[in-house]
Amino acid sequence: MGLSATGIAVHFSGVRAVDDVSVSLSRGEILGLVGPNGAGKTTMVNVFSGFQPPHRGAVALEGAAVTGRDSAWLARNGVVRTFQAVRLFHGLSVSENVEAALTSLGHGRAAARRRALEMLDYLGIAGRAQASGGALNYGDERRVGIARALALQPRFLLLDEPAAGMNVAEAAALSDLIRRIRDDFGCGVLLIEHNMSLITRTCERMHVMASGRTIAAGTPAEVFADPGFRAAYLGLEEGA
Ligand SMILES: Nc1ncnc2c1ncn2[C@@H]1O[C@H](COP(=O)(O)OP(=O)(O)OP(=O)(O)O)[C@@H](O)[C@H]1O
Repeated sequence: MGLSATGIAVHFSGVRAVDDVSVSLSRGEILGLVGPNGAGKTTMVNVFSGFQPPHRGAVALEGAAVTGRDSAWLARNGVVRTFQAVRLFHGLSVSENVEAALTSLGHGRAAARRRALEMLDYLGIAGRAQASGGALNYGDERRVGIARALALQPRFLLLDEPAAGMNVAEAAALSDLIRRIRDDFGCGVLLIEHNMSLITRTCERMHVMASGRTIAAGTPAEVFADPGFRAAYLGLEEGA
């Protein structure tokens, strides 16, 4: 059950972005999706969230086949993702930016406004609700991206490098926030992240990719002990 992808392959004119990868995410767990640049992490999130149909393989949501469903359908059914670049509409207020995520999926304006303010309050940025989407600092902009996703009441929340560009203190606060979101919303969280200390601080399980393939998966302790991971990802010889 949960959200699962089995035997996924995606290629772009000869580049095997993802090659036979299987990943699953349960409600209530935080899974770190890790790997060097170009490993295929964002492509997997695109597949899970309906932004990229897989060329091979299957995606299932709570046991039902959802392969090829589009992003709006998946978002309405609880699979919600954030983007590496938050991309707020600068001509709209912060609150309107969150509301737009809801109204675009068919929610009414009044309910969308209420929900947007609740989420901004949850993330501690209600005071910025009427600010222009273009007037936020980097950290607040990231929080609005998460508010926009949470407003959709995810059962599975896919976060694409939410800590990119953050300093150590901001990243630690984000780690606490992600765990609080998991506890309060009961959702499964998939976290793409390069920073290993943030991964081990935040996640119960890791899935490591390189060059489109899985090279290790398990608890952080299991992965760090895995010879394949150590050789391929850390560049360490076995026994080092
Ligand atoms: N739309 C696309 N068209 C062509 N090639 C693509 C496309 N999207 C991804 N790729 C290629 O597929 C491979 C995997 O990319 P992907 O963005 O999934 O990796 P990633 O692990 O998320 O990397 P990063 O950490 O840099 O974001 C890369 O070689 C990338 O250049």
